[in-house]
Amino acid sequence: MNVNLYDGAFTVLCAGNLVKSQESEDAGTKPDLAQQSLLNKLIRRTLVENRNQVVVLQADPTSPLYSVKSFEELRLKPDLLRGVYQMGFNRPSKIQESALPMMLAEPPQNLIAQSQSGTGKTAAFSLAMLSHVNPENKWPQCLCVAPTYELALQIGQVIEQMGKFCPDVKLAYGIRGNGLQRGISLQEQIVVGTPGTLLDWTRFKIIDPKKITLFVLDEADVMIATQGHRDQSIRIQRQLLKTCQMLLFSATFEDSVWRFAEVVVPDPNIIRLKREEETLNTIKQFYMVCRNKEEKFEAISNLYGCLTIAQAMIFCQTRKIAAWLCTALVNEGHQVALLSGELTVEQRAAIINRFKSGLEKVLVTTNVCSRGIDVAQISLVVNFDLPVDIDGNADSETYLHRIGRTGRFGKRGFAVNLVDSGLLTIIQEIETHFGRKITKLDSENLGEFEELYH
Ligand SMILES: Nc1ncnc2c1ncn2[C@@H]1O[C@H](COP(=O)(O)OP(=O)(O)OP(=O)(O)O)[C@@H](O)[C@H]1O
Repeated sequence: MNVNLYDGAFTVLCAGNLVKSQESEDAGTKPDLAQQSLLNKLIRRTLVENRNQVVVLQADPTSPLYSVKSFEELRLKPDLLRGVYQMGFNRPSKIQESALPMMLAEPPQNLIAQSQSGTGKTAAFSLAMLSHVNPENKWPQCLCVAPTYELALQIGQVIEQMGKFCPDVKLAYGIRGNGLQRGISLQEQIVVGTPGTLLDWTRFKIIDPKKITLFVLDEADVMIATQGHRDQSIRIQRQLLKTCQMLLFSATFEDSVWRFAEVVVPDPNIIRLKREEETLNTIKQFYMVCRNKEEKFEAISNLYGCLTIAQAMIFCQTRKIAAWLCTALVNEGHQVALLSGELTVEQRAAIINRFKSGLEKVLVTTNVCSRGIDVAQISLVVNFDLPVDIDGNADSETYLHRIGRTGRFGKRGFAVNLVDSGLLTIIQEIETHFGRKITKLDSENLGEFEELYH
């Protein structure tokens, strides 16, 4: 596998790679989807478990439905199979079982696939592209569009790794700063890049769109959230031949994604793997009434022994409170990590990875920052502030996201809510919403909680 970044590309990449979130992390702020997605990729080393059934809707319901339980069944080129095994993949993931046979079918089939981040989509289409190319043909045959150049690079790395034993297959990055002269024709068979650059490259005939036989659009949900990307992607797609195979991937599937997908992928097969529901079934919930942040801090200090038995996450509503709490805990001699939106994506990934590997037991964070973080060993979540929406009502969905991280895979989990005395109605709202009791804790029965927790 050979990679061509062209002159100066890395300088540009590094300069733009660590872009700070300009967004405030206070209540009501929407997370930056591309950053979140990159963060997820940087902290993930294994597949995300999912016990839901894959749902397959075929374009032609009369054709037989194939699914594979092993990579051998796909009859891949031996060099490619070797690369797959070297990545430590023993068998296809749940979504790959159905998606791979469809992606590798003859005649080619179009596919729209949706499953949450970490279920093996990138690996699947990387394999499809590597399997698809004819290395003897020295021109681009597979075009893969991603929302940002950081995400394009992540995909490229998977292709490089998987194609390690395919020396004749070459990869080029179509990303900003990777400027090529008009009139130059690329020789690499696989091109991964962002919509703007790839559109320019097709227009300037650096890539001949009529010779593209496999088109992949990754992270459709992130793509349409970025101004201009939706239209650029469609303009690239329109230059391709009708016979070109089209694949589209997304982690979520709102109506807007679906409408976009239907434009980009004609006559599609559809594969969906529903996200595993977070539940409160195995989580014991408590609350403590506190008059101010100092009392909340005191409550955390009293509970500290419990926080560090396994691992704990403490959620604050704003960055400012998170930073204050972290400093106060450190001043008391505790070792805690702070995950804050002021950090670059890579710095955040480093903190999460340290936490995941157990180097820190307690992670203080805000909501925006921590979406999607999946740490199996968290057994206690503390809501330093209860999640509320802009109108000040209980935000039950966020509550579930936060505390649903504990008590996974049959383990027991605990949640402690620190409630401002004036906000007791929010606890009642949450109790009613989920139909689960939230037990009051005070200094008198803290011992009982500790016993239960141990
Ligand atoms: N068949 C497999 N066996 C074992 N590990 C796998 C398999 N397929 C993918 N993985 C690994 O699981 C992790 C998630 O895979 P991948 O990145 O392909 O998922 P994704 O759905 O594309 O998620 P994202 O959109 O966040 O990248 C990666 O570390 C990848 O190397």
